[in-house]
Amino acid sequence: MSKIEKKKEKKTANELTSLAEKIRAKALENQKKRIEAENESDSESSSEKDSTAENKKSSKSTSKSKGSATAENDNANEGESFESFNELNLVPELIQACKNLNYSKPTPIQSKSIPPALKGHDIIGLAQTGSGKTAAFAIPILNRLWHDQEPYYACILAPTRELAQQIKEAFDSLGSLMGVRSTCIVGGMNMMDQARDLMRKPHIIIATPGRLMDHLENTKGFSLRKLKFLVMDEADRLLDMEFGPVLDRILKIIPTQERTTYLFSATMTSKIDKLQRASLTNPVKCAVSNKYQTVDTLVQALMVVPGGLKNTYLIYLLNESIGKTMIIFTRTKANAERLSGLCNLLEFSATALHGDLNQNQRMGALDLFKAGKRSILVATDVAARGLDIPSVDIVVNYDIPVDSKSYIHRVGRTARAGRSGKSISLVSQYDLELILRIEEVLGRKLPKENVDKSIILTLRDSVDKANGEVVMEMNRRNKEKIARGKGRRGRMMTRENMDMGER
Ligand SMILES: Nc1ncnc2c1ncn2[C@@H]1O[C@H](COP(=O)(O)OP(=O)(O)OP(=O)(O)O)[C@@H](O)[C@H]1O
Repeated sequence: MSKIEKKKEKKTANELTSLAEKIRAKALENQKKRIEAENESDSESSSEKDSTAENKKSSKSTSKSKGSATAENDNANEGESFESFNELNLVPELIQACKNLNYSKPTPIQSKSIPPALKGHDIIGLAQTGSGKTAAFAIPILNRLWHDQEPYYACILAPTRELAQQIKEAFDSLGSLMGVRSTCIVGGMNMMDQARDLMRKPHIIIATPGRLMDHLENTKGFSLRKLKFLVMDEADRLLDMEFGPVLDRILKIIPTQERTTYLFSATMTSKIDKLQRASLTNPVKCAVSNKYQTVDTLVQALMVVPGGLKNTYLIYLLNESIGKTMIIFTRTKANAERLSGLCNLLEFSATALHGDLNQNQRMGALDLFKAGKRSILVATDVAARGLDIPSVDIVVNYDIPVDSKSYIHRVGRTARAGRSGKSISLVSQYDLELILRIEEVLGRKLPKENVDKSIILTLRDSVDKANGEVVMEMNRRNKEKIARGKGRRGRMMTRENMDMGER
């Protein structure tokens, strides 16, 4: 290398270092401002919380008498936790179903929340990803259902269609010896078929909010006036802005009196106004983790990626992880589609899951991955919450999530139910602020993964070339679609298929 070239390279390296320092300093400054702002709003909301909780206590005690535990009373059920499903007065069919599922003892959230739930309390359940929250709310509902078998007994709301389907499967297996009828009501599926299922008077309805509202408004003979249980799984997501309006409409037409409500999630909002939306009555808060906790069996790391090399780093990572099962998260549907194409072109078997696919394609992709016919699932946040696929070894954040909660849920797709797992986040210079924010909520720095740069450099050209081919192919297909006039219709169909706020 000539002296001039060397000098030039040194200058560029220096420029990059000082640029990185500037970016980091800016990120730290922004972070400081944000923490100050958050502290201010926290103290505001906690005083709001105190007064609102007080109001609520007095108004609810006149409308309903269900015990004296409140959301403030975090450990109301302390001392009541149990060690074995046999200790509870559960119906034998349910105990047997737990045995059949190899649930030898309750998980901590089950141990903490099932006793107060069996006593009839509303519950706010907070526990890490993969810790058995589904059974924590399903067991008390099924136990009660055994004693008064009525149609439209419980409704479970979930933010995504795939999660709703998975919850249905959990109810079906836990209720397998009890003759429980359940149905899944989600967007993207035939309304008439669903209306027919609803007319069969199922006990348990598992639904995404938008499609449930459609049926409440349009399906003759279907109402939730006698509903006994309402569950919001991934409650903080359901209570956020996107789902808020449709949820309010649903809540307006289902009973508050005599209804038990459970909110469960691995991350929870502490904003009282949001929780009030769910109109809980003196809920018992069962928390076995803090608001943003990941599990100990999860190893989390970062891979610092220089500009323009993200695809190459990803392929390097796939090369290093051959034989492992992986979910790669992207921020956009186009990125999910492109990366899935890139992986396949380079002979890593992948499939994509995102909201631009129709429901059959989405189910097909998930089935391929679950059955081990594809070792990589490239997904948007549609797959971030709730999905329970025990075989996932590694979660990769190709794009860093903008929301720290989303990070917690994404990495929670691995290391479930006591298993080990790993997450790797690809961090470019533009992601520094996001990653600082995530480290802040996790309460620790994430270690950097060692990489062999010489291998990465040898991969670069072929990865870039393959990526160019995939992009060209995607463009060609898009043009073809538009030429055939399917683009507009396709987009309209996708919109029709989507429920409000649903991913
Ligand atoms: N008592 C138990 N013993 C053993 N395994 C259990 C028990 N309860 C649940 N599981 C299993 O643990 C896994 C994770 O459970 P689940 O999907 O309910 O987690 P989760 O807490 O809802 O996670 P997420 O926050 O990601 O939605 C499931 O495969 C489930 O069958």
